[in-house]
Amino acid sequence: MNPGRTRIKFCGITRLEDALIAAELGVDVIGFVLVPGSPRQITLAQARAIRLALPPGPRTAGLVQNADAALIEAVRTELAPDLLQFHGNESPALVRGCGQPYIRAVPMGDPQCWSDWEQDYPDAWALLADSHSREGGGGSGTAFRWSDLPAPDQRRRPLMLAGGLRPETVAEAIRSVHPWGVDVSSGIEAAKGRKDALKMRAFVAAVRAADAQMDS
Ligand SMILES: O=C(O)c1ccccc1NCC(=O)[C@H](O)[C@H](O)COP(=O)(O)O
Repeated sequence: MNPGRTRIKFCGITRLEDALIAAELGVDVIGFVLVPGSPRQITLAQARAIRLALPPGPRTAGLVQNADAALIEAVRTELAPDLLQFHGNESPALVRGCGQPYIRAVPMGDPQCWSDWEQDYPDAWALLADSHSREGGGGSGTAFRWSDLPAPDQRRRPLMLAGGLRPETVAEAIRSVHPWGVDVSSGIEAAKGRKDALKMRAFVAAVRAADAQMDS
């Protein structure tokens, strides 16, 4: 990945047509929500079929919440994503023992978490700051208080900003937070689990415009 630009993750992909547009747009990571009860839940078999149909380019992430070792192993063997994403009460030992690059979601509903979790997950591929509470959740379409995040020079791991981002707000988020990456789900949807092509394009264009402005 190009280190000079904000990485983009589209989460909650359930349809190949949406994944192909994401790939065409140069999105860095495509996330599959494997969480029972989520309106964006996808089965391992469906996610695998999309992964296998993707052109080279985007990484894939399998997102779990409150997973145990058996589920993690099933995701690794049946989906074989590039990344695992942990969104619930998974312990540092479980997460770090999974033997795979991972994204750890940090519940910014409890802002005290950030510094502890940075210490607990020192080998995370990225820490994803989202608006949920310690009890879990995600894809809420709501933002948290960005000022609760540490300044860029205080961050130990790459920060991926999530929570309520939209094509209209992502540029301001990039200017304010200077995240390593941005993650979006609701803000690019036509309906839960179905992405909107125009919103996907507008989101990526807004990120690239913000990047260009920051470089100038
Ligand atoms: O998307 C879900 O339904 C979901 C359910 C349970 C745990 C996590 C979930 N999504 C996590 C994500 O990575 C979302 O992209 C992230 O929360 C941002 O969502 P949004 O605020 O809708 O952009």
